[in-house]
Amino acid sequence: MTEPAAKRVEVAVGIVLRQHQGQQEFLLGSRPEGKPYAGYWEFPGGKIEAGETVEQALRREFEEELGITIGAIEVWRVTEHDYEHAKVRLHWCKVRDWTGAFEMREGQQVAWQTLQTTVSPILPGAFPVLDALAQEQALQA
Ligand SMILES: Nc1nc2c([nH]c(=O)n2[C@@H]2O[C@H](COP(=O)(O)OP(=O)(O)OP(=O)(O)O)[C@@H](O)[C@H]2O)c(=O)[nH]1
Repeated sequence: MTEPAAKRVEVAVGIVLRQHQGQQEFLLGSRPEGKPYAGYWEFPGGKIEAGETVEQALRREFEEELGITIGAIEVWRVTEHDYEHAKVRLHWCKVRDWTGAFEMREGQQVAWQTLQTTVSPILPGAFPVLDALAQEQALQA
């Protein structure tokens, strides 16, 4: 007998971008204790709840996790990753505008990073988008 295929979990993820000292930086956060892959670094975001759009989910997650209100976003690309605990579909959104000051409401650490990341380990589901950001930056150079 075959197991029914696990339903893919839809996730909204934000690539928060800023220009700093002439370089583009993005924000990574550490996964809080009690979650699978606790301590791994990830882009902020979370699961899309029933009835939410990607943008609504991202806005809610950013308020819950980081205490900031995001402005317009650009839904950039979609990737999938299979973990032992879940199969996820990640909706990657670029976030360039927000209001409010960052508050780490889940006790997580955050760090602004360039493509030469200095934090580790990073959640494997984020690797394809780091590659995509690198490709984009190479094209712009
Ligand atoms: N936020 C985030 N999630 C990611 C990334 N890459 C990646 O594979 N994921 C996966 O997407 C899923 C996000 O779920 P989550 O557990 O962070 O979401 P949540 O905050 O809504 O959790 P909860 O409400 O269940 O506590 C996890 O399975 C996580 O492993 C990433 O860069 N950022």
